[in-house]
Amino acid sequence: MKIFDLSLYVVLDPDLCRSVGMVETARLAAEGGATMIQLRDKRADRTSLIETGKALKAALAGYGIALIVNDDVEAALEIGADGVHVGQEDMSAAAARLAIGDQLIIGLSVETEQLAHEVDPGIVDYVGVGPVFATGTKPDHKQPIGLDGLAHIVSVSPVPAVAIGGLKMEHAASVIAAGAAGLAVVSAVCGTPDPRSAARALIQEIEKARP
Ligand SMILES: Cc1ncc(COP(=O)(O)OP(=O)(O)O)c(N)n1
Ligand SMILES: Cc1nc(C(=O)O)sc1CCOP(=O)(O)O
Ligand SMILES: [Mg+2]
Repeated sequence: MKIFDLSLYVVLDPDLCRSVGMVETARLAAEGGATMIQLRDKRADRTSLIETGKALKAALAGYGIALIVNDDVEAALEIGADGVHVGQEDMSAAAARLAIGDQLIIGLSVETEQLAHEVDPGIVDYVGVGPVFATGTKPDHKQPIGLDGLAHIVSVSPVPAVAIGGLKMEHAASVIAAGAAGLAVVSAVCGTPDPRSAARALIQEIEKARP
């Protein structure tokens, strides 16, 4: 069954997680209150992605949070992940849905209102909207949309939206006020010396920001 909570969506990055590794970072983030984890390793081949994904799945068992794999539908299936996240330049959401069936979660990146209008809620479960702010974590990111852009895109999306790109604790209130269901972060958790405390502080701010 598709159960997921976008409140604090931690996207893993092998470089930023290098001190304790992606698996331990994810476990600490889950302990701190992360509600969703994405395995995103743009350089890994499928074999090592699957190996890391299986280790992540084992480490996160018992936390009850969804594990999503970035870009690679076949790896997501092999890992037994809860879903896959695709962007506009990846496999289409429709093709991903055909490949993974109707039980797994599909997230889709949308950067404009037009793209949000085109989202089929029969195929896509959530959208990732960004970058809200410029970020060094994804050097090839699109033009930042800012909080106003986020609010416009969220308002036309037929599915829940998670904001991404340059988000820190101080943005939690404005991102939630813009209508997003949560924050997706990389460096605000993975790039810190204490991912558990970082996740805890973020989720507290997010929950405080909710009406
Ligand atoms: C939650 C979330 N939102 C957006 C993205 C970006 O996906 P994409 O545009 O395909 O870029 P890459 O991450 O593949 O470089 C994401 N991964 N997660
Ligand atoms: C993976 C990713 N996708 C983005 C998008 O705009 O689609 S921005 C991004 C990286 C976000 O990293 P940080 O939280 O460190 O800024
Ligand atoms: Mg992608």
